[in-house]
Amino acid sequence: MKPPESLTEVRARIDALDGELVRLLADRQRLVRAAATFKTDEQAVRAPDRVERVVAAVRERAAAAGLAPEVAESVWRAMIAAFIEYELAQHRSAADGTGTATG
Ligand SMILES: C=C(O[C@@H]1C=C(C(=O)O)C=C[C@H]1O)C(=O)O
Repeated sequence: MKPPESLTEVRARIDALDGELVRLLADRQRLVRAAATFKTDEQAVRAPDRVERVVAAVRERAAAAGLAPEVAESVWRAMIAAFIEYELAQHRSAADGTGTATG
């Protein structure tokens, strides 16, 4: 990565990366939503074993890519917690037939 020459440039580059992250997270959210359709109860939605496997894999990838594993773990745990809430809302909405959950 070419070293930035000012704080303004640092922030412009962070903003550009955030734009890419938002697009990737939108794709991830669509897949999380699809996952919910294959599940029948809240325990399946939460899938704690899968969460631990995802976090372990991300820590390894982070270390290889130069991202601090503890930063990666915190980010992924927060992100997954938010997606679980999103998925639970989809799931409840499908179960009660209201179809009111959005996104
Ligand atoms: C998407 C799933 O549902 C939930 C969300 C996960 C995620 O955001 O990575 C992982 C496990 C589940 O808590 C899944 O079961 O794979």
